Amino acid sequence: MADKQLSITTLRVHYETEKETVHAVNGISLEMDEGDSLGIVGETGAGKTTTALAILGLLPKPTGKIIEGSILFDGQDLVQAGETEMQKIRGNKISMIFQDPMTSLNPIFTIGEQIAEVIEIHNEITKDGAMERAAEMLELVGIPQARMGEYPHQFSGGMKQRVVIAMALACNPKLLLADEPTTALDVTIQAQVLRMMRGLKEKFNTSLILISHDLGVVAQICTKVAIMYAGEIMEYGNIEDVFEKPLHPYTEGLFNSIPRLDVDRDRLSPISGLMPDPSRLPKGCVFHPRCPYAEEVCAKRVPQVNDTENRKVMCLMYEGIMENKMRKTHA
Ligand SMILES: Nc1ncnc2c1ncn2[C@@H]1O[C@H](COP(=O)(O)OP(=O)(O)OP(=O)(O)O)[C@@H](O)[C@H]1O
Ligand code: NI
Repeated sequence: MADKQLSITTLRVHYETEKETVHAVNGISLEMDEGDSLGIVGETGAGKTTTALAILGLLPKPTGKIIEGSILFDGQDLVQAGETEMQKIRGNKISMIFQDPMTSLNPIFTIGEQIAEVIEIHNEITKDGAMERAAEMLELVGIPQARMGEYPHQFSGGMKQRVVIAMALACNPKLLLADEPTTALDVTIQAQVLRMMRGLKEKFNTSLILISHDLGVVAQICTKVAIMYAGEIMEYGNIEDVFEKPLHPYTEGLFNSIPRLDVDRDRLSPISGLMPDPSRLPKGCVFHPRCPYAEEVCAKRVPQVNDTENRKVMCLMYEGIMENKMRKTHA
């Protein structure tokens, strides 16, 4: 069997501030093959961005620390790689798109210059060659190359995000990390940008990790999904399977919180309570204080990752030790 392109094993990330230790990512494991597309979904504070920053070696220093685990990318452990090594990987083999395009765009350079610069850093190429490639990339994201000489402020939000996508894909990375890339855009533009990203991802066979609060967004572009809660992956599987039948009570809660036209308003039941403070995580299963199925054992025992029904689920219900084995089925 071929080695995985990306293989994360028991990754643990803390932020050590003066006040406290924030347990942002608590022992997650993930694997991806070339060309895979994985969505990471969860509420705010779940540790999604931290996971992406850890992969890229961009955790804020000195607070953000990888406490345990490995991140193998094409066989190389990124946790052990030095900064010089990571600079070669970033933007070249792995690139990232952030929610706000202005974090990636510089207001004082033309967009043509900015795309060309990314290309020049990572390739032996002439300035003209880089500009030519930048123009091609712009056309690919649906912006006429005649606009190469314009500045970021001359573009709408959706157009700016397209420029950022062109930059991220300019060096033909093997893996693209996209952190809420369309959240700032209105729904119609969001769908257009997602469609375009999916097309380019397929064209270049780029692997993708898409981070979002929104299961619907992830479903438009990803084939696999990891549901994250309090720094752990609660459920992982094929996106159709998870939609068809969520197995983890948290996933079920996430689905119930999506308004559906075909369901009565009073059946809408968002998960009550809040995500725990990651500097004071509950004992046992981290979700137990909010879980409608929780029993005494859930406050004491940490669930394993259970392989069941083509899924990985972190819940004691699937370890046969809860009395409440007969769960209510999801509508
Ligand atoms: N630089 C930092 N210093 C201290 N704590 C941090 C820092 N960055 C993030 N955190 C904390 O780490 C936890 C995980 O944050 P992270 O940004 O990874 O979550 P997220 O799932 O991406 O959330 P969101 O959906 O809001 O972007 C949160 O409790 C957050 O407050
Ligand atoms: Ni985030």
